[in-house]
Amino acid sequence: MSNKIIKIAILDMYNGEPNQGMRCIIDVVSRFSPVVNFEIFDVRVKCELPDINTFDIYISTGGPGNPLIGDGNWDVKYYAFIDSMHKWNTENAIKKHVLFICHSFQMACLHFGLATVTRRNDTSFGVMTIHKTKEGLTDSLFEGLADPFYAIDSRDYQVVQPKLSVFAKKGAKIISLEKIRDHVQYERAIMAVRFTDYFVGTQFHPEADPISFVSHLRNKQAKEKIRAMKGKRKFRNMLEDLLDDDKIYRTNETLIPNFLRTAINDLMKTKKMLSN
Ligand SMILES: NC(=O)CC[C@H](N)C(=O)O
Repeated sequence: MSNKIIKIAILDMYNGEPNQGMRCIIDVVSRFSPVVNFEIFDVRVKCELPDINTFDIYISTGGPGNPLIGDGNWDVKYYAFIDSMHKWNTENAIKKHVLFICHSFQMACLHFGLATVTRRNDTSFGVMTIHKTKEGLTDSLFEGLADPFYAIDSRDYQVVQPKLSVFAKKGAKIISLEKIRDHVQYERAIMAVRFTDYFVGTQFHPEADPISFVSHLRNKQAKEKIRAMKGKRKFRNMLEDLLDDDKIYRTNETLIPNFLRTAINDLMKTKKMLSN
């Protein structure tokens, strides 16, 4: 029976720093129990990575710092692991499904040579509107989400300047973009990429729930920093957005569940086919 359970590896990229991401990811994944179980790997502190033979689905988390810089150890092993999963998928019928979130998304874009990662002019933090591209409109990851939809963003870096020829060569697709900011002339950053049928990533945090956001704001310093950054009115609007059923709750209930459902269905179908 136990080998029928689908195994999820959560690649913790938080570098030992306190965060809301892990609890939220565990919460969403646990909704799929007992069909799935999960194990956590501390990539940056302990240089841990899962055994590729043991796990079917991988969720690689957000994390602090500059995505262009590792310590020459964990980052090298992490990139080698991504390569091994990619190779696996070209050689095996039962695929490895991977979701890259935020810091991991930036690293994956860099690794596949799809775009440039630069430091933003200012921190992006809060409830943001995310716009689907034409390709995003039909991507299973966003099924059930409006256009635009809402997500929590928390970052200093951005994925920009897509190399469209590399996208075309690899069959990768930009599936969502930042909102248009009329008053500034900055390029719209890439907010999600479908790397392959089995690898997908988001710049924003699809795991975030309103509780995690409010918990973060209980830290007085964090709250003051954000209020100063946004101004009182925008800050209040953001708190109101958190209570709206169609915004952060909707994304939390939809996006990772879509990813997991697609992956689980694919795994069950292929495993059944092979056992017949
Ligand atoms: N939340 C995150 O994963 C942030 C990613 C990255 N460290 C940045 O600041 O852009």
